[in-house]
Amino acid sequence: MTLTLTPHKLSGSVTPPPSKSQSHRYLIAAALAGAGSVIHNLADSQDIQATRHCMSALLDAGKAWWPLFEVPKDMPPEELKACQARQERALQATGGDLPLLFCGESGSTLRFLIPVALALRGGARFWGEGRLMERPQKPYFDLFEEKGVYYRQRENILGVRGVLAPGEYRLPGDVSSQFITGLLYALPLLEDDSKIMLTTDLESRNYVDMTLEALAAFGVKADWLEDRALVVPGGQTYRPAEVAIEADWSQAGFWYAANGLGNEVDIKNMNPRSTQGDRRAAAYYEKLCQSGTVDLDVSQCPDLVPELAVHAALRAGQTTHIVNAARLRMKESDRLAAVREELCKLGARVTEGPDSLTIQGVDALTGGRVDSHNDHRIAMMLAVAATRCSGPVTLTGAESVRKSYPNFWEDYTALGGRTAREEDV
Ligand SMILES: O=C(O)C1=C[C@@H](OP(=O)(O)O)[C@@H](O)[C@H](O)C1
Ligand SMILES: C=C(OP(=O)(O)O)C(=O)O
Repeated sequence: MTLTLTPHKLSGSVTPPPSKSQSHRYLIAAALAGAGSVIHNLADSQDIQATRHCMSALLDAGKAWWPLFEVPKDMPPEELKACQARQERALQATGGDLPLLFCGESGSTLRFLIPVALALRGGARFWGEGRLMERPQKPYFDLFEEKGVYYRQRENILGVRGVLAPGEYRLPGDVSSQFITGLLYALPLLEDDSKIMLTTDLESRNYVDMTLEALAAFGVKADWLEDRALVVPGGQTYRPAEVAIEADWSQAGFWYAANGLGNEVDIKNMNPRSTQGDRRAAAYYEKLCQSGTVDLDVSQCPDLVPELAVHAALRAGQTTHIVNAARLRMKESDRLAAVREELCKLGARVTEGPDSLTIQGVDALTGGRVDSHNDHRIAMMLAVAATRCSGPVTLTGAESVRKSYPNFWEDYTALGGRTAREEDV
């Protein structure tokens, strides 16, 4: 979908959608607990739908899902046939008898459920779209080599098969915290105790703490032993619980950024004491509202980068360094490159380092044609930028917001944002 955004000030109030990270976590725990849980305010984004689908396919083999091959409309028939044959071969080669789980583009779904599928069903095949299957899985693959778990990736399908045995799991903490979360869900189901040992410092630590909080809510124990070690007692059962999901701090960050650009958005229903690491959005916003050079360490809150960058882009005459951001290259897009490329198209001054961005604030942005890189957070960043551009912004790939904030465009227009589909212009 292509939208033309006509610059206009935003004002009014908004409640950001339910937290994506909490929704994944409570949904998985509730499914593992069997009937009887109540989850208030569950998100309904594409990523959460993927986790819902995967859990029901894992727990109820009768609900098998078969993929629809999405192909360009104008693909010649021979090419279409060859493409379908390749997918069929990949489906067989990755374990024809294993449950097939559709993860869409959700890294959380895939990485949380790989160990869960091993523990529950001795394995599964995971179907990914977009960039998902190019995102790193090495920490799992290294563990699987060591522990004799079989894995194979063909095309966009990853098959894993084997026994997840209790014991010591050693993995790096600086690739993605999602591997640790996945193990934390599965290891309590094994007959004996396990330990997770981190071989590097942990980035995105709050996400692991959110996992521990979710496990505790469903009666499952796991805890830090020391800075780089977690203990996970075996032989546990998930118990039904009633939980409520908070508003999402990562998404609230876009509205904070909008305010930094002179809009007047009243952001409602945020929990300032949340375990969501992205509650840093409020403190980082304060820092960016002061003058002088600002350094922002995003090792614990990678998802905030696009919104911090757009706010920084308009700190006229001031410099902002966004540092410790290497893992941003492994998200739905290479987010460091995408932020630089798209903001620069609108007249921002952004340079890229291997794990950082340096932004020299300007006093105005121009309009222009920009692209989301099929990345929800880049689309939302550009929508915020458009409120302060001197001319219209035409955004391709605007539908990518469905991954985490399906009502984003409704909220944006309710606040006074002006959008028109390109064909309507
Ligand atoms: O556990 C989670 O819910 C998430 C962890 C983070 O990933 P990394 O640990 O890979 O940084 C974050 O970027 C992602 O959007 C959600
Ligand atoms: C990277 C993200 O999510 P995931 O890793 O779950 O795909 C995100 O929401 O920005």
